[in-house]
Formats: sequence, C-alpha cells, structure tokens
Amino acid sequence: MNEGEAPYEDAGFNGDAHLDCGDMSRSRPLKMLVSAVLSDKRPDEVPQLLESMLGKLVDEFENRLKSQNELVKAALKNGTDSTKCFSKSKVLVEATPNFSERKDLKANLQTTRAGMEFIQMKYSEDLNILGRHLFSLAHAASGYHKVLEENRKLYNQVQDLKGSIRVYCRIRPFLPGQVSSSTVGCIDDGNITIITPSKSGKDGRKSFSFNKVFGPSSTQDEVFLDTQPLIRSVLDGYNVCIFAYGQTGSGKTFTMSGPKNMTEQTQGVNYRALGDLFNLAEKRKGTFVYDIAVQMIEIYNEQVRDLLISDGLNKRYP
Ligand SMILES: Nc1ncnc2c1ncn2[C@@H]1O[C@H](COP(=O)(O)OP(=O)(O)OP(=O)(O)O)[C@@H](O)[C@H]1O
Repeated sequence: MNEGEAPYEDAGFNGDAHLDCGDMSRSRPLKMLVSAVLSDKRPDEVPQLLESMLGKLVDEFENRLKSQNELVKAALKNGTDSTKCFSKSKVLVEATPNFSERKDLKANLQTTRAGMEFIQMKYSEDLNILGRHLFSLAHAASGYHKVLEENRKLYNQVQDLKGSIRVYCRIRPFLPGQVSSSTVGCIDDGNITIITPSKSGKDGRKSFSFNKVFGPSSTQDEVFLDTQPLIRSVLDGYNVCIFAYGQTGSGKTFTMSGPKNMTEQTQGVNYRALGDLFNLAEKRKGTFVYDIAVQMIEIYNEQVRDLLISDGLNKRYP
C-alpha cells in the first residue's frame, strides 16, 4: 500500500459483509433499497436510520397483520351466522335451492381462513428475515464506522511519529550561466555537506541535517510524495501548514507552484495537494461531506493583502 493511501480507503463498505441469510435473491432488492437510502448519509447517521427503518417496517407489518385478522374474523362471523340461521329453519332451507351455495360458502370461508393463516405465517417469517437483514446491516454499518475511526487514528499517529514538524531541503540545479562559489559535497538522505573551495579547514566544509534532502535532480513529484500523507491529514480535521523558506531565486515558487510554463509534470506542491484533496473528497463522498474554502493572502513588508479580491483598493487587510 502506498504510504500516502489512507488505509481506511480499503475498508470498503460491502452491505452484505455480515448477512448470514442464504436467500440472496430476496436480499438483493433490499440491499439496493438500503444502499439508495444510505448513499447520502453520514456514517454516524446510519445505525439510527436503520433502526428507525426497522421500527417503521415492524409497525407496517403489524398493522397489516391486524387488519387481515380482522377481515378473517369478520368473514368467519358472517359464515357462522348464516349457518345458525340455516339450522333454525332447516326444513325450509333444505327445501330451497340455496342450500348447496351456502355449503360452498362455508367451505370457501374455511379455505380463506387457512389461506389467511398461511399468509400470516409467511408475513411473520418475512418479517423475521427482514429484521435479521436490517440488524446485520446496522451492525455492519457501525462496525465499518469503528474501523474507519481506528484507521484514521493510526494513520495520523504514524504522521505524528514521523514528526509533526518536518524540515526538508531542496537543492535547485545551477541555472544556465550561473557560477557558484560553493558546491554540494554529498547528500546522504537527511544530511548535506556544502563545500566552499575558497575557504580552508572546517569553514570550507559544513554539514546540515534535515528530515530529508532532495538533490538537484529530484522531481516535483518526489518532493510532493513526501508531504502528501501530511496533507491528507487535513481531511481528518488536522491543521497542516507547508511553507517554503529561502533566499531570492532559491526555488520557493518553483517548488510550491511550478515554473512559468507549467505542465502536469512540473506542477508544484500547491496544485498537487489541492488535486489530491479534491480526489480524496470525491472518493469519500458517500461517507464524509467536506466543505472546502480557499483564501490567498500575501504578507509583504508587514502588510497583509488579500490576493483574491479583484478590487485593488480593498486588497489590504485593516
Ligand atoms: N528545482 C528546480 N529545477 C529547475 N529550475 C529551478 C528549480 N528551482 C528553481 N528553478 C528556477 O530557478 C529560478 C528561481 O526560482 P524561483 O522563482 O522559484 O525562486 P524563488 O525562491 O521563488 O525566488 P523569489 O524569492 O525571488 O520569488 C526560476 O527560473 C526557476 O524556474
């Protein structure tokens, strides 16, 4: 796994992860329905939502069962009354041609009753299955949320262990026609030695330590990859600040934004960081909703200026 890739991206939510009921054809429309309902919900809303859905379903089934029971009772009552009348005036009724119809009616009522009892039984079976599905889903949803939380903590702990303040050094190559009095002696991961030929002894050879040193041939991508995991912590609510420091012409703008004629390869940290954050936010949109705002200011000669205001007069902060 890429260091920068948040591990919790892999903990993808699969709605049937904990379903133990074998009848998949029955659960498919249910899963689609549940996914559709849950797609725009935040993880912390999911268990509560499922619980309320389940509650509504139980109420609905109970109401239906109740009304069917009442129907059956009413139908049976009518049938019994007819039978009583029939016995009181037996001779008369036997003489009428409606006798066989009443018999049929009684038989029909009994069949209907048996049918209703069967439907009632099926309903309670379905209700049980549905209940199990919904509880499994609620359980899976809350488990998924816990895993996400855990992974997020671990991810940010790793960032902390790597150091919450990191200092990188980047050597820019000599520009065409540039002559320098000092040269880079050696670069050893986090250490750099600068040699100044005009000086002798200790003064001619100085070593500096950083979290990492990027040599003159390092690419924009290599520089960005080292800061990427830190940048991603922003999406977990951490504050991250990256700034470039150095003398004029040392390559701050090049590293942070890119050269004048920029291509995708030469984009600097700013563009790459924003691209990465937008991509991640898009990937996680089913789980998290992020509000993104941007502000651009310049601090120059102790004056703070808003660079996104087009009206030049109001650029300056009070
Ligand atoms: N890593 C690099 N590879 C190639 N060219 C570079 C690199 N870093 C800087 N340069 C070039 O060096 C020149 C100066 O760089 P840049 O403008 O980024 O410096 P700066 O520190 O922002 O300067 P200033 O403080 O004056 O704004 C530019 O022409 C830039 O394209």
